[in-house]
Amino acid sequence: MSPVRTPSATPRDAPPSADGTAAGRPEPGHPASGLRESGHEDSGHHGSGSGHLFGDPEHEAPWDEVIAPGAVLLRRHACAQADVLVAAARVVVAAAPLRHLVTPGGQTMSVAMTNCGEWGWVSDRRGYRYDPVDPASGRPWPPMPGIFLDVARGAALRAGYPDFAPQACLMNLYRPGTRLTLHQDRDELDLAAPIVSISLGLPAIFLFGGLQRSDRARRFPLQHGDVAVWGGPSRLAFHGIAPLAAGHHPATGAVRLNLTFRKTR
Ligand SMILES: O=C(O)CCC(=O)C(=O)O
Ligand SMILES: [Fe+2]
Repeated sequence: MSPVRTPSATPRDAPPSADGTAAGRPEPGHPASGLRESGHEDSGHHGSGSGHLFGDPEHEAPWDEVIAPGAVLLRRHACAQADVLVAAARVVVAAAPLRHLVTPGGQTMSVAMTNCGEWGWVSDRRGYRYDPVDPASGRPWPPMPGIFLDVARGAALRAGYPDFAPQACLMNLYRPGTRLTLHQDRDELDLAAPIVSISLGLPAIFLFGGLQRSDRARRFPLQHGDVAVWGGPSRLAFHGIAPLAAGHHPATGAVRLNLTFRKTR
């Protein structure tokens, strides 16, 4: 497997209670209560982060921002479906819990991950790969919710990639301090298809560089409902997420949820 997707993996990146000793106490009825990995507890309201308007599709019409050839940020594109996406994500997480994967180098990733769809992205001491089976359960990944597929396909079409048919959705949960270091998404066998990436909840800084690791990465704020699509000449662009700032978002609470859609083969 390609060793190029370099996740955030220094011990400093490990989430505060990565030892798994603290018992999570989801607040029943909170929209994000199903989005927490076990062993963590959200720390409540911090008062910073995005304003409450971002959950309301009435307040802002979507717009597009081309950031590189083949790469576009579809601003607020998924706001109208965001609550349904979060609810569907909770169903997936209930069947395939979020977990902190270990890199081939033996470090624990600070992003908590799970998957839905035909294939799921996994990492362990053997390498990075797409697997049709969730190694934690031995069962296939949960099916991709219809709303995931609809929004991902719609975004791809808008970005100039018709007929996007993702077989994998990697779900990333970021807590304050979580980051994803610069990497390329290159474990997919079909690099003709773009990556479609939906941001939900807390805002983040998207790092978007060039085709060389050494290329300077620009910083783009991503907010709830933003969809990033990169393909064509930007398909193998290095990208990442800066350490997440603490905050509170009505849709997800104290976390950011990211959904990336991939055509794996
Ligand atoms: O969280 C994000 O916006 C990016 C996630 C990502 O790059 C990945 O899962 O490969
Ligand atoms: Fe990525």
